[in-house]
Amino acid sequence: MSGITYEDFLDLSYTPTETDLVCTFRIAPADGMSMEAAASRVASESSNGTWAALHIDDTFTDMGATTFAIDGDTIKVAYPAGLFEAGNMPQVLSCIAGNIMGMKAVDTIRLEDCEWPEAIVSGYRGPQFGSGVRSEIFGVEDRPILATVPKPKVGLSTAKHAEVGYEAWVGGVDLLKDDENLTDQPFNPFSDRLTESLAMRDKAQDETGEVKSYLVNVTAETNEMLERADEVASQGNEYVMVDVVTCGWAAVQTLRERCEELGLAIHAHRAMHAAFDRLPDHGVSMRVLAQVSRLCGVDQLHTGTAGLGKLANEDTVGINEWLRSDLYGMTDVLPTASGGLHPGLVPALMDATGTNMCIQVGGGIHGHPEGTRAGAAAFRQAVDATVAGVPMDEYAADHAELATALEKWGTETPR
Ligand SMILES: O=C(O)[C@@](O)(COP(=O)(O)O)[C@H](O)[C@H](O)COP(=O)(O)O
Ligand SMILES: [Mg+2]
Repeated sequence: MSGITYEDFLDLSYTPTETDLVCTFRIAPADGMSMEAAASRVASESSNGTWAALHIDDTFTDMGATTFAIDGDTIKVAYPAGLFEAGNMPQVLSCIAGNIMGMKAVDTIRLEDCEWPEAIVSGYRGPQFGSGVRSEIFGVEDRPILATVPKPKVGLSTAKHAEVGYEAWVGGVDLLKDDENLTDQPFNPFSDRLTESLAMRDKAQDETGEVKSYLVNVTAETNEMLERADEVASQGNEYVMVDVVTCGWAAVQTLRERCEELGLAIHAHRAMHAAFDRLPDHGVSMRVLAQVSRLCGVDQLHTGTAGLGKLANEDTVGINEWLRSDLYGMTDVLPTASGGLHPGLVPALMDATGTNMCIQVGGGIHGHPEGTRAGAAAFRQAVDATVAGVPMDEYAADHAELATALEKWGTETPR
């Protein structure tokens, strides 16, 4: 009979194997706690250890993690792949972002990054389409796809919602998008909204000759969400939208399975992400939430505006690079920039994020002095000018809608 203690989880000579999941944390040890002691407790409490020395025998399968690097306030922990159930994201997060977030041994702890081995990635479906949605759905190669959320975000009637969608589609956007808190409320019920919006979509497609689609929000109790996805597919739409953080990763994985059968793309809104990633010293970074989203199979994900918009966000460019990076052949994810954007910010945004993007503009379209259709036209014109490499004010000279938007908002970041 032997024992395991906290000290067993610290080995600075350990070299991770190619099947280990490696996590990077930043920690602030509690008063009187050394960095080494705190680091060993992170590995222990997030794998198979606890505070008391434990008795084990040779029937025990040791799936303990190892802190193998300490650099200032940053530690690296290696987890054996066998600790994790294949394809079970909630179980992974219960390890690497579970109890350790509340340990007294540290004042703060932040999960900054994960290096995912093929041994774990292979257990996840990943995205069905990823950035391929641009060409596969819209036949677009050289520009971002453009989306808009009707504003006010909730409270519009179904008829008004669909009409705003029509105006925006005809004005030049590709995607109508529900807001994250619009689901199936009596003033705008899900089924009616879906049917009436798709009718307007068809009308706009006929008039513009362009493919149009709808990011319809199916967020709900999981079984209900599946029924809504079935309805979306039966009515011939290409997408569902889901609030991935508030729904939870188990529900996202379940929805992903259904969307595989239905051939639906998944647009992921990240409402509540800031509860995890806003504080620089504690929580779970947006980079890790983005990694989890890709493994769970979303095709599009909000990743911020590279600091240009109204919302605080971190490392948009770095996160987008990871979402596009090779991951053992897993499909990529199309990043979505959204939040306080308007036509005047498009050149700087595309300079930072490139064209392999989805860009959402809500207030920056519906707040246009001449209304939604003109606002959408101004947005499209800003993107067309940027893709063509034409300065905005030069392009605005013979594009009135853009000129009006620049006059109203300039290139300011709203606060
Ligand atoms: O409700 C809103 O604020 C938005 O619809 C943007 O509206 P506007 O275009 O009118 O600003 C989006 O939900 C946020 O962009 C989400 O944030 P993020 O993309 O950072 O996850
Ligand atoms: Mg919103």
